[in-house]
Amino acid sequence: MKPVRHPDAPAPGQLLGAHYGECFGCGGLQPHGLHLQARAGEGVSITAEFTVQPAHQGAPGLAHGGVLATALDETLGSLNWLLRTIAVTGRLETDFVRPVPVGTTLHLEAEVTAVAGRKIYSRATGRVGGPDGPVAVRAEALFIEVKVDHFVQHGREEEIQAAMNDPDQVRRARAFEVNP
Ligand SMILES: CCCCCCCCCC(=O)SCCNC(=O)CCNC(=O)[C@H](O)C(C)(C)COP(=O)(O)OP(=O)(O)OC[C@H]1O[C@@H](n2cnc3c(N)ncnc32)[C@H](O)[C@@H]1OP(=O)(O)O
Repeated sequence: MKPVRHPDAPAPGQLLGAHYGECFGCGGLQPHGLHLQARAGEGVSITAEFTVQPAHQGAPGLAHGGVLATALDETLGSLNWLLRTIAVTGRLETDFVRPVPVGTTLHLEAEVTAVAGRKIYSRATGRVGGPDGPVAVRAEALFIEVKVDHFVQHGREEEIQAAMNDPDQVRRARAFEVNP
């Protein structure tokens, strides 16, 4: 089925902010995290930016492939904001098209291509040198819709308790819950 933008989705151009402060992809509390910043796009799409730091190296002066996959995963995950669905990555297929040096800003865009029951199909690209620059990475993903229980059940007690005691975190989770 064609994806449908939720009526309460953030407006195009709106910065989304971190879904969790400790998230390695987008959180502000992770010193070596990606600090990826995502923005709502038109339809069910997202744009995001991430600048490769020295802590993200694999080979000398080059981004680690796993870090680039993280940037793609995080951008694709941000599409949840537009569907207002809680979903986790089930499958992530990545093409590394060109090496990405430290200091480079990766310009990412992602869109949902189809939704079938709990399955959300999406794809993303990351470009260098600007939003219209050459493609450096590409991904196709399958996210699976889950309930908040997924995190409560599987997350470490310490962090789950801390999240539950944080009113902002609880508010964010509630906004996404379709059938609480
Ligand atoms: C606003 C919020 C922003 C959030 C940003 C987050 C960005 C980061 C996102 C992540 O990195 S999430 C963390 C990484 N992912 C995980 O930890 C997920 C671990 N895996 C699981 O917990 C379970 O495998 C999962 C919830 C994904 C699926 O288990 P379920 O038991 O709920 O589902 P089930 O196995 O019944 O599968 C449901 C459907 O999905 C299909 N499916 C599940 N996993 C699949 C897979 N890997 N490949 C292909 N198909 C898959 C499955 O075949 C089936 O299709 P059908 O409905 O057609 O039968």
